[in-house]
Amino acid sequence: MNAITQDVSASTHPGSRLASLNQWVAEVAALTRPDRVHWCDGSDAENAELVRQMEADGTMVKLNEQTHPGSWLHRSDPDDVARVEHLTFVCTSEREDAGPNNHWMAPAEAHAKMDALFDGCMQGRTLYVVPYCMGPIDSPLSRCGVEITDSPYVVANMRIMTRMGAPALARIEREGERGGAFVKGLHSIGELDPDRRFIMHFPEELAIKSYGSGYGGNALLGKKCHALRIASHQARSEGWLAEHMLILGLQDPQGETHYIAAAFPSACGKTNLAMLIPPEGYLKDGWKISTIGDDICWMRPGKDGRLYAINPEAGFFGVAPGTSAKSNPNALASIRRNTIFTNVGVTGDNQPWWEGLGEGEPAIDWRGEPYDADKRPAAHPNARFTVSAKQCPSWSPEAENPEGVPISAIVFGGRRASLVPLVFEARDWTHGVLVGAAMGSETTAAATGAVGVMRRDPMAMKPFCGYNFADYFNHWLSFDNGGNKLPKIFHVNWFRKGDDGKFLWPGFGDNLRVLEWMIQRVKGTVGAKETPVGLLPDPADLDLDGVELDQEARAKLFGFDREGWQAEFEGIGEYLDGFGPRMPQALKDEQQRIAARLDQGA
Ligand SMILES: Nc1nc2c(ncn2[C@@H]2O[C@H](COP(=O)(O)OP(=O)(O)OP(=O)(O)O)[C@@H](O)[C@H]2O)c(=O)[nH]1
Ligand SMILES: O=C([O-])CC(=O)C(=O)O
Ligand SMILES: [Mn+2]
Repeated sequence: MNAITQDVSASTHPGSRLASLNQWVAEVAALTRPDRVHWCDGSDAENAELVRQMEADGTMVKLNEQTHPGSWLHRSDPDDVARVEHLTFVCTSEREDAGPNNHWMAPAEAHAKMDALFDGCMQGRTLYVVPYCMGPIDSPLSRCGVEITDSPYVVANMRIMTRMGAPALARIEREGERGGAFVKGLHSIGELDPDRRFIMHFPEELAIKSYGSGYGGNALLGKKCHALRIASHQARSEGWLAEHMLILGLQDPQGETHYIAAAFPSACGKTNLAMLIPPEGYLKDGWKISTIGDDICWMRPGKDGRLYAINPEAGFFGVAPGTSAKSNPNALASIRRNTIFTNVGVTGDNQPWWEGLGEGEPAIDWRGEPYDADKRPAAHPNARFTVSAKQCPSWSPEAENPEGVPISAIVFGGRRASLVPLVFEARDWTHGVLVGAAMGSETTAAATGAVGVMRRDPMAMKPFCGYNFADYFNHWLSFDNGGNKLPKIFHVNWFRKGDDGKFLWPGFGDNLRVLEWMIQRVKGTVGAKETPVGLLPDPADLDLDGVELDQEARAKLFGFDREGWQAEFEGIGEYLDGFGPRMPQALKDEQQRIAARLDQGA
């Protein structure tokens, strides 16, 4: 005990004004027994020192300074490359409150299990105290947390992904002195043993305990753990929404900006849509996209009844493979400097490389071995870049607006090779909530497990909702209270395939054509075709100038396949029933109304 007390008092920072924070750090230090405690201030000097240490011990490898100044490669443990949904738990006192959509463990049992893992786990290591703010530091919509971690890689990433350090600590102290709470996140990489790995959430205590992984959403606790699982739970009781959505601003040729929030599952196109560069003709006409966020959106009704959204993050943790000068030039421009790359390959002259980059040749793969196309791809399919949002050419100053931006349209979308058309519109809010609740998507490499399996992923929140989906849908429905001026809701599918297995829609920049149609619908300047599943565009109302679509593509992208939808709605009905009596009747009624219309041929 003595040695620990000394170690804590020998920390490089006097600690905090906030007794509750000091006490928690002391308790964690007593349990984990680190050699040193370091309170992060987020300064450049601190970061430089961390990076120096990581370079010395091989945690980070310097990349080509000429082509990629200030950039680093981190190779994670080969068994630690994605979120682990099967090891992620929501620990509410009542099992039903976590719902069938989450793995559940009783809080006392989970704490005991985790504390046994954390016991002495930081011996020989430094314990970093990382205060952070999710959202603009002066925004009433923002929320703060402190992550304790023994991973300098996590510290360096949190510094990019959040407002981390002294200003966040000052806000935590200010709020704490008035009785406000912050989210307590405890993280250790442990032994990186997949059999000793758990990501536990205690939403009722605003606490997270994560052990045994150093990767992305498992370890950067501000991101999925806090900003989605804990925040969604908190948002329910406080009357707002924490969503897995990008936020973009779409400026039309008249100079008006419309804000759109879109929920697509992991690795299904949020970052790409958020940074879209308009196709040639649109550019000439003066269309412009600005980026507010690429992954997470917190929104709440403003005084005027519209939904106002902030991006709680300050950086991008983006999928590298497939990112090219052609598919996403803004992302590529963003990651030319000051970027941390995780699990990419490198070229002979030490530049980062991944499949789909479209230039250069890989020499070394993500595991650090000579590249061999027969053995494995150069980059892991879930290889990522971490970069400050400020480096993105399309970054919007509105991302710093403490009031947030007003949302005109909410878009849901999944990866669906068949059935689902390019775009359709929900008739009203309740139908829109059903469209979100019924979302399906083929799984991707962002989580461990099989890829390409169709699963229900309501609102792209399957892995991230911190409470029972039935209660979540009810919470969504509650926004339609007569007073709010709610956005229109749409559904898109960029991933429809033809009989040859190829994508039918060009996607990327051309997705703007679909966004334009949405804005016209919001303004009421264009009609749509009524079907049981929603309002479909007349293809003539989309600007398809320069897009080559053959007969099959047109039929599948804009068509309505009654029989296919009948089967789909049967599946949706079964899915909703799986939640039992908590499922809101209004949603079941909506599902049944549509199913009946499909059967009647109406
Ligand atoms: N065919 C097609 N592929 C796309 C499109 N947009 C994105 N992709 C591909 O989908 C993959 C993931 O895209 P991202 O934009 O990184 O996905 P994300 O939703 O931000 O992913 P997370 O960061 O995991 O939440 C990349 O390989 C992209 O190249 C599109 O419009 N069409
Ligand atoms: O959380 C992560 O590791 C990355 C991410 O954005 C996602 O999977 O949706
Ligand atoms: Mn994501």
